[in-house]
Amino acid sequence: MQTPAPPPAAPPCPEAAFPRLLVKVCGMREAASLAAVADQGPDFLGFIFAPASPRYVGDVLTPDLVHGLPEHVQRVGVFVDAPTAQVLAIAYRFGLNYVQLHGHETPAQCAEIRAAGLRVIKAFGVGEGFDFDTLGPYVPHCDFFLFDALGPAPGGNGRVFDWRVLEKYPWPVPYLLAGGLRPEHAAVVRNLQLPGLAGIDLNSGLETAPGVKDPARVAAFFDGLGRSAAA
Ligand SMILES: O=C(O)c1ccccc1N[C@@H]1O[C@H](COP(=O)(O)O)[C@@H](O)[C@H]1O
Repeated sequence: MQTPAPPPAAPPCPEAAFPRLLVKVCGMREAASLAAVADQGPDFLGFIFAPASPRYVGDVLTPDLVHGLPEHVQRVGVFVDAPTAQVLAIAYRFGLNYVQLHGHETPAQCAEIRAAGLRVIKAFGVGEGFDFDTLGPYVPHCDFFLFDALGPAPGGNGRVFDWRVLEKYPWPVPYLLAGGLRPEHAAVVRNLQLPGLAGIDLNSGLETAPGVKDPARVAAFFDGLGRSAAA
C-alpha cells in the first residue's frame, strides 16, 4: 500500500523543534520518589491512571503533588481506553498538560481531547512489520506519538523492541521511544539518529518495584545522557 501524504495540519518535524532529546519518566506516584526524580530535570513526568496497572496512582498521588511540580515539567496522565469525560475530569483535577493514550483510542477521541485543551500523546505497540500507514488518521490530532514494545499488558512490559523499525518512520509528528529502557541504554540512546525521534520514555527500567523508582538508576540514566542534575 502506498504511504499517504501527511495532512497539512500536522505539527512541524521535530529535529529542528527540539534542541535535545526530551526525557519523560513515567509511573510516578509517591511524594519522595516524585521529588527525587523531578530533581533530575526531566521534561515530562507521567502518572498512570489505568486501574489495572501495578503503577496505578490510586490514592497515593494527590493533585497537590502534581500542582507543586516545577512549572517547566510537563505533566502527563496515562490512560488505557478510558472515556473522554473521565480523562478530562482527571486531567483538569490534576492539572495535566498532556494525556498519553495507551490503548485502542480512536483518532476521533484524540481530536476530542485535544479540542478540550490538552495535548495528546498516542501510544502504539510496535512489532516486526509495523504498518506506519495505520498512523495516518491520527497525524492531525496528536502532538506526539509514542512507540512501545508489544507485550501482554498495554504498557509497562519492560520489553525493548527493534528500534530499526523506526528508520522508516514517515510522518511529521514527533515521537517518544519507550519500552524497557534501562540505564545501560543511555549511551546508545543519546546518539540515536532516527527520523522523528524527539525523546524517550523511562519507566520500569528505573524501578526497584512497580511504581518505585530507584534514585541511583534514575541518576545513572541522566548521567548516561549527559544530563546529570549537577551538570
Ligand atoms: O507502566 C505501566 O504500568 C503502564 C500501564 C498501562 C499503560 C502504559 C503503561 N506504561 C507505559 O509503558 C511504556 C513502556 O514502559 P516500560 O519502560 O516498558 O516499563 C511507557 O510509555 C509507560 O508510559
